[in-house]
Amino acid sequence: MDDAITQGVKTGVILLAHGAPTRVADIPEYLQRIRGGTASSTEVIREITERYEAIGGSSPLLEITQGQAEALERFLNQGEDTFRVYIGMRNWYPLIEEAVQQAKDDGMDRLIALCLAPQFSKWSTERYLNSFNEALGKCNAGDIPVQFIKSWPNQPSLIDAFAERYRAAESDLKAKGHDTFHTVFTVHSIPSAYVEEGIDPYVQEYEKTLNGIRQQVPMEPWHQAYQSQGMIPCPWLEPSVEETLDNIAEEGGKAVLIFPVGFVCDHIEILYDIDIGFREYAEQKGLTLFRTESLNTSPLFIEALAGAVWEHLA
Ligand SMILES: C=CC1=C(C)c2cc3[nH]c(cc4nc(cc5[nH]c(cc1n2)c(C)c5CCC(=O)O)C(CCC(=O)O)=C4C)c(C)c3C=C
Ligand SMILES: [Fe+2]
Ligand SMILES: [Fe+2]
Repeated sequence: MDDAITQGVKTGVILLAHGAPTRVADIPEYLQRIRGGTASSTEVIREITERYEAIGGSSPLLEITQGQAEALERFLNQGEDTFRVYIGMRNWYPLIEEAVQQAKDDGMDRLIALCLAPQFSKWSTERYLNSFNEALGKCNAGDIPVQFIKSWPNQPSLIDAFAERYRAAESDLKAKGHDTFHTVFTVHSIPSAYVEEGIDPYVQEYEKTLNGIRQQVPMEPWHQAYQSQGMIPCPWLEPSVEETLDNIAEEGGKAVLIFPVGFVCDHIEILYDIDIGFREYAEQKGLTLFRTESLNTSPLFIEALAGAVWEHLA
């Protein structure tokens, strides 16, 4: 890192994450936070509780995000003490305002906030930005210079990190006798209205990630899908993963590699939606389903986070 950028300046990096409950008892309050204060129905609470129970009763999201923050702080500092990395969750603890307050108490000279979803969307990044701005106000931290990293879908080390995960999965499939397989890229689906109105660039952001990976690791055949359509009754971005699996089965495909590129760590949408839900669905269609390992604390991914921070400071 260029000394002129960091010298004597204490930089607080705040990783903004979704947040997930660590106990099923917290699910009603967690869902209420996601829905901006509106309580969910008993059926929705039961459905989500069953999914958490199926993955062992809690999400590993907090623990993994803490590991990412610790690794990033070590990587950025390289033995110095210039950067502190905090985590702030939008929907669960530690909340974004707790992270901002801690950074203020630690005397950070500037803050840089990075949303742990590489592709910008009004349904994710913009909500994190609003929560971050509210937190600055609540903590009277408005006089600290801040930068917000809105989008980093093709940060070079992020693409390297995903490509590394793909190559590992490809070797595994080939070792298991699957010389040909269908790769299905996924990101979280969102209600399609803002995309159709041209005010949410999420699809283009997704394509930046996907095209960056395909330039590094040629693959055929591949598919672009949207997973985990939510419970709001409205049109969601498609094709869904289920529809994509139907088409692959009809074409006579045998093995499928799900490649989730919108999430950077294991959590319910990976461990339940893919590993349990889509795997069962695929089996019913006569397909064998695999998935790439999540980035979690991959060293290349930590470099990507550091790269995004440096690019914005430089
Ligand atoms: C770009 C879009 C989204 C990302 C990335 C995302 C990540 C993410 N979501 C959860 C857990 C839940 N999300 C839920 C609802 C929900 N999520 C999105 C979009 C993204 N989520 C939308 C549009 C919605 C519906 C609208 C809303 O209710 O606000 C829910 C509630 C249950 C449900 O509707 O499915 C949960 C739980 C995690 C853990 C996560 C990334 C780590
Ligand atoms: Fe979500
Ligand atoms: Fe979801």
